[in-house]
Amino acid sequence: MNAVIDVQHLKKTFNKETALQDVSFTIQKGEIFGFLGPSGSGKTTTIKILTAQTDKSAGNVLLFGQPATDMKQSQNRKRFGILTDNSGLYTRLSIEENLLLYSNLYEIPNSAVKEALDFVNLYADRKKKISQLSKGMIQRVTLARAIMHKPELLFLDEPTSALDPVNTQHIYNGLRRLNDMGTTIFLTTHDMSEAEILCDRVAFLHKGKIRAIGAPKDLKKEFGTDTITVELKNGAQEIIENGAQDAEKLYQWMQSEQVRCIYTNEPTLGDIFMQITGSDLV
Ligand SMILES: Nc1ncnc2c1ncn2[C@@H]1O[C@H](COP(=O)(O)OP(=O)(O)OP(=O)(O)O)[C@@H](O)[C@H]1O
Repeated sequence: MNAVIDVQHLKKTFNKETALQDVSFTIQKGEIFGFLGPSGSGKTTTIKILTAQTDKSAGNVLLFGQPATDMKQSQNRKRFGILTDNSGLYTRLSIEENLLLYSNLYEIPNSAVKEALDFVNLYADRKKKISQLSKGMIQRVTLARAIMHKPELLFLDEPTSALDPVNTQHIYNGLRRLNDMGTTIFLTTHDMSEAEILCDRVAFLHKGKIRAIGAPKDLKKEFGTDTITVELKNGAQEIIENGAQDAEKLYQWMQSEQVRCIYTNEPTLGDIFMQITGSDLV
């Protein structure tokens, strides 16, 4: 087994409120794993426990085969990177100065700063002070900092929530490159299309419990209906089974040139989440 993250029966309570009830999942080396859930479902709490920023109430949490609390040790800190909305950047310093400070702290060569700035498409803006940046630019600086030391494991809490489509695409490409080089990625998102584009597997989190887990294509197969919709030239929409029994019907429509278009009725991850939990992802 090559588990980078192994979480078993994790529970977290804050005073009387239960944030995580009985959460179990395993992430293998090289996976991109998406933790999907609406606001308040427990995504950030999970990342905080995994990265030793918050204590668990019960359960077992291992990273690289060691208790998550060991991630506070300096030799382990370099093994992972974190992007959260708490940037911790020095607002009076420039983007570049912030990253140079970080590279010195982590004893990374200064050349890594340029590479990280290119990764987030901010090299041309490197002299700008943090106080002058938009929310999306700050998110990109924080991401640059998270990947600069080339961690084995990357935690991304809503990585593209403040980004425009062009930068979102740029970051997706960069994350895929990192993943191709072996980085395991754990990301949280509300954004179903982001999960479909990036993730090998996803878990649906709802009220502190995992309600489903699997590869997007497998979840679609499990929760979808195997039907197709045929739109005819007279405006009618016919839903038929995607199998031999309805093939004859389709053949007849095609023969008589009645078909305008055909599409599958595959559910989105958002549809599946709604089906399982009865609530929306936002
Ligand atoms: N420090 C804290 N003290 C008390 N309750 C907390 C604390 N942190 C989180 N919670 C509660 O735990 C639950 C899960 O919160 P969490 O921040 O993990 O959700 P989330 O899924 O990350 O939400 P969002 O998408 O809005 O960031 C919420 O009910 C929240 O109010």
